[in-house]
Amino acid sequence: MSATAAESAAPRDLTAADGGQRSAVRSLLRLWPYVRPVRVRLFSAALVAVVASCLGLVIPLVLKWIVDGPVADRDTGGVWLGGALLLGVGVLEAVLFGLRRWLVARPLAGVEASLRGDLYGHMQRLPVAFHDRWSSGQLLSRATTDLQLLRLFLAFPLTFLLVNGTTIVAGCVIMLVQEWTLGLVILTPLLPLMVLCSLFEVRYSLAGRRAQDQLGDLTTVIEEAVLGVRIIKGFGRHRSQARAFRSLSERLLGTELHKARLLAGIMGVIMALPEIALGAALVLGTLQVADGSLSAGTLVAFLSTALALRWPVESLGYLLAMSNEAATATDRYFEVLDTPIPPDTDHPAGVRGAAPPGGGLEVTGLRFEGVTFRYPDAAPGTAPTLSGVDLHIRQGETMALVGATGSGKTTLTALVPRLHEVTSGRITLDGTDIAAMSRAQLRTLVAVAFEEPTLFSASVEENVLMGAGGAQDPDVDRALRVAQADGFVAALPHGTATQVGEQGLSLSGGQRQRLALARAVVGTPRFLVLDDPLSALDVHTEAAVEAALREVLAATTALVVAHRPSTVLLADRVALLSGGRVTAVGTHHELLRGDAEYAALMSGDQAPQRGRERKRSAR
Ligand SMILES: Nc1ncnc2c1ncn2[C@@H]1O[C@H](COP(=O)(O)OP(=O)(O)OP(=O)(O)O)[C@@H](O)[C@H]1O
Repeated sequence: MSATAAESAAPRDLTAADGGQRSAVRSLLRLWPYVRPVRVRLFSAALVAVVASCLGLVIPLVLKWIVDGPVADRDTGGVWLGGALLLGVGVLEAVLFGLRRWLVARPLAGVEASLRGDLYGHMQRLPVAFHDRWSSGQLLSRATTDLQLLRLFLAFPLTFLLVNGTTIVAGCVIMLVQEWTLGLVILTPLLPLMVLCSLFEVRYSLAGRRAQDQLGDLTTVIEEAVLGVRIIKGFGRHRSQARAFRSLSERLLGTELHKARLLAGIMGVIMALPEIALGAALVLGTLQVADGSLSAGTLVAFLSTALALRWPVESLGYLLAMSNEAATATDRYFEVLDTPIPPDTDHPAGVRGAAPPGGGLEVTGLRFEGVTFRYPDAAPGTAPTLSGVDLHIRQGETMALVGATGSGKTTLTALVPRLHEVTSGRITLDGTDIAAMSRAQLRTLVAVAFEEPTLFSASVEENVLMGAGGAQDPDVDRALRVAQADGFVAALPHGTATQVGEQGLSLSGGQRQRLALARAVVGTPRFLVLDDPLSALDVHTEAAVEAALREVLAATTALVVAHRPSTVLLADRVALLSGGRVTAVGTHHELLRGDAEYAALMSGDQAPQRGRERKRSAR
């Protein structure tokens, strides 16, 4: 499993490699369209925070006034007044910081929600080929951890880089005005600090990218372990699984420790250099007070200002680190969002949409014409999975598709609802090229049921109705009857309202397949594509489902992948897929008599099949 996660990491490793060259600011600027709607609140909050922070710098000035004025003059009333003034400034500062929080909390949650909404919508529209390449953990970590990092960035580092930057500049001006020689001493570490911070930024952003990608891999392993818990337990693989998890988690730990070391290094420098400069200024200032060239109040005010700048300066390391992580999260987010969505239709209807006139071709029904398909991620030099498939399923006919394991049956059926696009050739429905139809239009015409029936965390009824498409008044009860699912559904605690799927009641494989079948037939589609829909049923249920299916199939044009003679017998004709092409078409009995490969497949003897070898070599 770790290997799976590592392999699927391919799309983003490329970006990780040049992570050092990208500009964090340019990455973060891409968030502007999302921040734009809340910009007024965000800027107001920043302004309030700047005022609050600069108010803190008034405190040393009040102190100077108290020391040089009321304290020197032994004026008790003046000291009380100064104290009250300090309290007032402190309270105002606290109120303003509270106001800042109130201003940003709600809008930023909205920004995170719209970022997540766009990511989810885009992932849903991306083709199956994209999801084949990307591990789910990588997508999950982008939709969760990365987006939280972005919200945190907008709430704190973005504001406080501005606030603390302004405070530091204002503080430095105040110190220079009070005593410029001491001010220059305090500013000495500025240049080395800037150089060190920019070096830190480059190294930290590389480490940050690595850590976020490794977290995605770890998420994939955890997800696979949860989904595959039965297999892990059944085969006693928990130790090897735990080892795979530990190795990935140690890799992440190593990267996090590296990040912590980098941060500790820069924090050490950021804290130590200003402290040394402050110590030097203190000694110099005390000497100046001793020889009378500086008032005690000015020195107190100067040092209080320097101390007030301590937090703004020290926080810079954390703020830079958080901003870097946010820039990496933004890059990872947009890697998904920048993946283009293929156009809904390849070409307008009419250009290639209608079947060529004449030529003696019957236009109705489902027709494959010279269909060749190669998986985008297939190894270079390997033969295409399908090459030059020609097949015509007449209107109202049921065609069984038979072939050895790995011969491309599932691939061929996936081309009809355009889960993958044909590499060349075309598929027509009643004479219209499916590439000229919008996906919405295509999906109202074609319904599918796959070998692995996926149910969603929803009620039985909602799961079945997902197949209704644009059908008027879809009849759930009829669909359940056809799929022979009405009996067990009625026995569920809440009938069709029972929650099933991952967060609902667990159903048996056969029950799931029957619900998937009900989903395929509920919209009474014109074309039905079933990928071995009866594989998990016991003999008795299969016979009952077949009887009901026969009725449905009579009213539609259907392509049914079949492994067993009982399923094949549902069909009017059978097509044999071998070596990526349709090598024989005929009735079950014709092929049984005339085609040795077909006869071997139906007798369960698959040894001579070429397809199996092709599948192995492809892997
Ligand atoms: N996403 C993919 N990327 C690359 N190759 C793939 C992909 N999916 C399937 N293949 C390869 O395409 C070939 C055909 O697979 P397919 O699943 O269509 O066969 P099948 O006839 O349905 O097999 P089975 O009877 O076992 O279900 C196999 O060699 C398989 O390894």
